[in-house]
Amino acid sequence: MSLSIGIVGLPNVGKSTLFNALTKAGALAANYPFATIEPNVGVVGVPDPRLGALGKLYSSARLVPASVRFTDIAGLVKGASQGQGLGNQFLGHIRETDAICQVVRVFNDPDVTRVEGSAEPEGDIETVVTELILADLQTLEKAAPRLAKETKFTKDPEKLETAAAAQAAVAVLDSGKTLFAGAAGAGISLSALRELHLLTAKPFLYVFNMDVGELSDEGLKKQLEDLVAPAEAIFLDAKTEADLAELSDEEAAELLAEAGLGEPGLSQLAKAGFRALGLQTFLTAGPKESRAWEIPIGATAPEAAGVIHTDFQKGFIKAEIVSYDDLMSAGSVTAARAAGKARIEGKEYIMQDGDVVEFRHS
Ligand SMILES: Nc1ncnc2c1ncn2[C@@H]1O[C@H](COP(=O)(O)OP(=O)(O)OP(=O)(O)O)[C@@H](O)[C@H]1O
Ligand SMILES: [Mg+2]
Repeated sequence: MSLSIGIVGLPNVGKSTLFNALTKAGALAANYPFATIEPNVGVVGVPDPRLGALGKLYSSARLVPASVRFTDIAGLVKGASQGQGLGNQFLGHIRETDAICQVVRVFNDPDVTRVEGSAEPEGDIETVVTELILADLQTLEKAAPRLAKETKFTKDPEKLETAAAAQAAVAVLDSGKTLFAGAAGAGISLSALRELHLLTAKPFLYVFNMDVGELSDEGLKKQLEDLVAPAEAIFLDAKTEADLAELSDEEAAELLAEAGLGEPGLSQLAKAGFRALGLQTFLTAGPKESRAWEIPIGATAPEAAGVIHTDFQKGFIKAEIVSYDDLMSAGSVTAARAAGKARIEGKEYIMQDGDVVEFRHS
């Protein structure tokens, strides 16, 4: 159940460059589960330095990171919902993703053609969002007769709520707002709309694809960040990311330092996706593998056990938990136990990011 993110944007803004960097990064790190399910879907490991350290401590044979699935689609243009450009026929590919990531061009290269009418990030963002809103309106229009039929003779509260939410959603979208931004204000519960797989109901992230030199322009970044807040903004140069993906870890670190960059943009993107969906990581470790697992923030210990195996949840007895930081400062589980840092937790325990866990189950 990896987190999935759909990539959207105008044509020629760097979506595929970013996507290729993502999938290559996954392919090159030998221990990362990498898969191309379809040519436009890539699964990449979420970089997590804690995993490598755990693997060393336990002499794990392999490392398995949490993963994020990215879907790349063809660019959207103004009027796509009316069939302009390639139309919005590819939006179907990202209907079932958990979040939407819009790539926005900031880089300047005059040799890369801009689509007509495109120049400023603000207008480009609006063009794409408008097409997504129109696509959702089409989906709702198509669903309306079915919802009306289903609710005519039913008292099923869920069906009735979905139908009512669908009607209210049309009003929000007609006002030019996404459901992500406007549903709460209109009293719509997004969970009632889940079965419709509406695009604008998903959490949004923005990737600003910049020239490498612009990445140190804090003023520009602040401006762009404000443009999309409260959605998260990630700043990267897709071309540099693609280069980084070709390099070994040491060489990549050198290139990052040379360019004055900290964390690779791809790591930031994976982390932002986790945050947008309210996910966090817990860890398991042993000689066979050290592994990062994703769970919703607020999940209990039995729920975390269920991510590994449903039987672990059903037969949950207790969990031995050491926080990653405590484990690392103690140097081993035995030492952590001796220092009183290993806790036995029961069914009520709320998992924390970075918990290193061993479950006991029947
Ligand atoms: N940060 C950058 N700086 C300079 N050039 C870039 C940058 N990112 C991407 N490009 C270039 O922009 C061009 C278009 O990139 P890409 O094919 O990834 O766009 P796209 O959004 O996938 O387009 P489409 O919608 O047509 O599929 C490529 O030539 C690519 O090398
Ligand atoms: Mg492309």
